[in-house]
Amino acid sequence: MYFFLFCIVTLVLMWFITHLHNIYNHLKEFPAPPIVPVLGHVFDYVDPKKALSILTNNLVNHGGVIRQYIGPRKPSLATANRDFLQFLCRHSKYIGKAKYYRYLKPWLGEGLLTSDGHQWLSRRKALTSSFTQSGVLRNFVGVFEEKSDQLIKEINDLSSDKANVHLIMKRFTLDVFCETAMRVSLSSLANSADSNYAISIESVCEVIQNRMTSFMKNFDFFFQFSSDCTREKKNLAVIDGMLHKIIKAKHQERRQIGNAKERKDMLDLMMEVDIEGKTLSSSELRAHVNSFTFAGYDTTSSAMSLVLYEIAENPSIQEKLLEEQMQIFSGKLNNASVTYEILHKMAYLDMVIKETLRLHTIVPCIGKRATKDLQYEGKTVPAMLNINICIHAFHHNPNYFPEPDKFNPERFADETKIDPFAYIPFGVKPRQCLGKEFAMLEMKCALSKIIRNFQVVKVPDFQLDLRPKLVLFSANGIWVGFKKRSVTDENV
Ligand code: HEM
Repeated sequence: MYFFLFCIVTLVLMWFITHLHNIYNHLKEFPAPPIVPVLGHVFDYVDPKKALSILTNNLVNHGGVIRQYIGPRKPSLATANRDFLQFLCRHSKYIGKAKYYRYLKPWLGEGLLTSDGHQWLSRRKALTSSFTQSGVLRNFVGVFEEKSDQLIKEINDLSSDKANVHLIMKRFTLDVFCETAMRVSLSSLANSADSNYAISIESVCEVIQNRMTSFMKNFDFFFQFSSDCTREKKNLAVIDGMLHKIIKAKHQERRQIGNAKERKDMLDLMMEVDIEGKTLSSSELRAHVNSFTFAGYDTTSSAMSLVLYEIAENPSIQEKLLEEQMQIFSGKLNNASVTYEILHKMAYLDMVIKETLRLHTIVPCIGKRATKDLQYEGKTVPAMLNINICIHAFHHNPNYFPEPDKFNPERFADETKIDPFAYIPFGVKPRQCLGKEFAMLEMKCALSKIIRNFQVVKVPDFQLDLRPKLVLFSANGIWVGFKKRSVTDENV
């Protein structure tokens, strides 16, 4: 018995040592910035304000694919090289998610964002085809508009002439999401007080962020004894409880009226999905709704807030946006309603959003790993090694975007000049964001209304304090001022 155990432990150890040896050997084929013994590149990432620019410089100065050592953690590769990215996309069959996505699993289960292989592929195909059906997004525009009107009212009622718009936008995006995904009226905007659901989502996101940055909580063993683990469990119970009730009610509704509903929400569409002759189970539905919430809530709210910040900083760009709105709505600014077609006419707003997503890359890095050794330009990319695709560094690489720190929407005037392997705010194929079109329409609807109703102005002395987490955030909020446009604007 002991001999048998000894053999198993020895075999596991041998496998582990060979595996690490293989990784370290192959990694040497890639360049690396100067390495401090034992600590590796830890000092590059100590100051979160500088971490992204240091990583970007390292990548640009060393050819775009480098090895990284963060203390005793397993080493990884980082990239901001479009050829290498194209190579990874070509081999997508052998590319899975980086290991740290497991921090999301207690919440997102085997949803789209966290699953891999056949399970991911079959669900992605089914969900993509139901979300790209004509009319689905068109139907959501009504909700975007209704919630944008509430947003305008909230800004109108502000007691101060300036606001941390990120907080307002978070409530707006969550309201939009709950209404479009489940037809649940959270009304966190109107009530201003956050619901338990919203508070729980915020709290779970915080725990996930803490795990990303803490060495000890990185290990499941230590995490389970932490207060964060208790907090996560408590809040997941709230989220699950709410979704459970909604899904049960939906099942009942479908038993009564079948598929005959005119205005379908995301959950209706998910319930109609047919994967190899089966529908999604209740726990799968919860995993997908949670994945959509996580993927769409903080990202869209940060993006919209940063657009407002940039147009406050750049009044001439804001003027041009207003002109476009006046042209589209023939001078009738304040109360005109939008449609799916009208939102597609807002070409300059589209350019401003795209440039904001470049300059302030909302998802700064995504993580992949190869499931087998791959050959790239005579070097081996070892299996099971995390590969950090540093989207921020792609977007700030002067070889792809000259004067990368300048806010210049004109870069997007001719989309054919944009390299699809260098501009990747919504991730890379085949795992590109499923909510891209949804997010663009939602942002355009709200921003168009804000621009038509208010002049967005800079708050003196306010400077963004941007830090990379799963989603880019500003530690001191995102502050802008609002001045109501006079009624005469309608007659300009
Ligand atoms: C400005 C807003 C948004 C940005 C910048 C953004 C960005 C991204 C990025 C970079 C990824 C790839 C993640 C990875 O590979 O690890 C992704 C995936 C995803 N996003 Fe978004 N996203 C946004 C809004 C949304 C919205 C509104 C939704 C849902 C309604 C959504 C749903 C998803 C889903 C389901 C995935 C996983 C796709 C898959 O793995 O098959 N996103 N997003």
